[in-house]
Amino acid sequence: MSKVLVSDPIDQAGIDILSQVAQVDVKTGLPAEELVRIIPEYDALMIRSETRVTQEVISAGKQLKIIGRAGVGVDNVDVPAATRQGIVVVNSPEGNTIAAAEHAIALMLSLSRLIPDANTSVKSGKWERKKFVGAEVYKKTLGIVGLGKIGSHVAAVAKAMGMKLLAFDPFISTERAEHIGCRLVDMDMLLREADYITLHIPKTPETAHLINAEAFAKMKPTARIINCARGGIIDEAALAEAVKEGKIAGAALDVFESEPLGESPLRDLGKEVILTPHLGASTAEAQVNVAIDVAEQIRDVLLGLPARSAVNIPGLYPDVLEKLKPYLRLAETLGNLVSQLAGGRVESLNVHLQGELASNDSKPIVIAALKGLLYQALRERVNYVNASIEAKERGIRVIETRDNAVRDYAGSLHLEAKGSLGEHSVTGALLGDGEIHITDINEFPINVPPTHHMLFTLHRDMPGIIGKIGSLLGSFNVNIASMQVGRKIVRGDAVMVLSLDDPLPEGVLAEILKVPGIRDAYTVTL
Ligand SMILES: NC(=O)c1ccc[n+]([C@@H]2O[C@H](COP(=O)([O-])OP(=O)(O)OC[C@H]3O[C@@H](n4cnc5c(N)ncnc54)[C@H](O)[C@@H]3O)[C@@H](O)[C@H]2O)c1
Ligand SMILES: O=C(O)CC[C@@H](O)C(=O)O
Repeated sequence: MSKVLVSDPIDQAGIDILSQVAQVDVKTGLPAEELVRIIPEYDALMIRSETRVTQEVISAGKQLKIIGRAGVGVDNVDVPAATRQGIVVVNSPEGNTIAAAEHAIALMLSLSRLIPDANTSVKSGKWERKKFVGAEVYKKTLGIVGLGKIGSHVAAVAKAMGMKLLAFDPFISTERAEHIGCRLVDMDMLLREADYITLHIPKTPETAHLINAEAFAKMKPTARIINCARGGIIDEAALAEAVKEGKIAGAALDVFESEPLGESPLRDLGKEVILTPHLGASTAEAQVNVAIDVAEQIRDVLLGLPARSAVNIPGLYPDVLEKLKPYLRLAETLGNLVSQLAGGRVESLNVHLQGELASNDSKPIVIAALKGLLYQALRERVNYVNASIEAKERGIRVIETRDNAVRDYAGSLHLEAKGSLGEHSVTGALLGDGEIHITDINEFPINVPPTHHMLFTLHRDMPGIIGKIGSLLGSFNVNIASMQVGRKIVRGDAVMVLSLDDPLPEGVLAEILKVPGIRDAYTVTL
């Protein structure tokens, strides 16, 4: 039975799903070295934001097939290391969207009405009404940095509260922003015009310290900033200075450069600063959503099914995947076949998609072809996650071409491998019942289904040659299941494709190559 380690607190709904297919061990708060020590026994790891899945953890996780992050941000996972090791990383892109958006709104209103300090004051026995005079958000300008899932929901709620909306997001269109009710502006204008600024972007090299001393200098002295996205997008030292010097009116942070927050000048600031301990996703509803979403994906991957929200393989909606699945099998088979025909090192792979295949997202098809191509070299170590990286590291150049015209089949795939031992090509298609057929080998037309053991020859089309190969195989007790010849012109060059019941015994290929008229011969195992 598979084993899953849950190393952060996860809702029971997720544990129940995992328990259907695996032994689930919940061990939270593990020191880093303890995680490295125990991870080799696990097939899957499920985390939230506390566990740091470092390169060391991943290298030790020899059996790991999947890392599930019950939330959005995967910045606590070394995704490139997982990808190199062929481990799928999945998240829950939408499970906590509403929770995070509502936390940002809650912080904005709390900042405006000084609620946390007013609450503390009353609870300490005081009644200080003059001290806690706030500001309204109605008709104020909210600048939203990042108009993705959370930013868009914040926009909808803020609009309903009568706020004017500006947004900065270089990756969304003006039309989309307008549809959400936001005016798309540059960052400079957003900083200068907003009364409230809320951040909803990932932490990347571009967004690290995006809000720094220079940015605070551009903001209104009455401006307040909220960060419910990721620590490190705001330069915390510069923020503390800006608040102390009155350059801005306040800030509310849910996320920090280092978590848990240690010694920090932010702790010493007054009622104009609110700090929460990364609570954006902490609602009962969001925790059930993300736990179910990620546990289902771990369960599926452990059962050999694809994950719906993998961050390190092309995202495929289940209906698209269902449609593409037979073509993925075709691409993988042809990749494996062409690599065995090529024999040596492949330097480039041309992937030509024809007919209905050409109108699909080609990325998964190309990855499947590369997975097949690298199978001989890497065996089970190559999978959909690492096939592209492995190909890149081997210097294999991938060229994609496509032609929408429907020819003999609704869709077909042609792979051409150029390498150290020359060029080889194969074409394949799916029949109506989904059966794979090889329809072309090195431009010789054939029509055979792939089988486990195959023999391909290139020979001169002349009387007696087929009989000679048949007798030769018979003399070595190799049974031929089927045989087909493909040729372009009579008595020119031809290919022979034989399906064999058994693998060719050692030395037989050399005997075949001695038969007069045989130019080349290849054994293939699919
Ligand atoms: N505090 C929490 O507990 C909590 C909970 C959920 C999500 N989050 C964080 O919130 C953030 C947003 O999540 P989401 O689900 O809305 O993500 P999303 O991917 O839907 O949206 C992110 C948006 O940021 C934009 N963006 C990227 N780089 C940008 C840049 N340099 N400048 C401006 N815009 C940029 C993208 O175009 C996208 O529209 C993430 O960092 C996520 O990890 C935090
Ligand atoms: O796990 C959490 O509580 C935080 C999740 C949040 O930061 C996210 O990116 O989804």
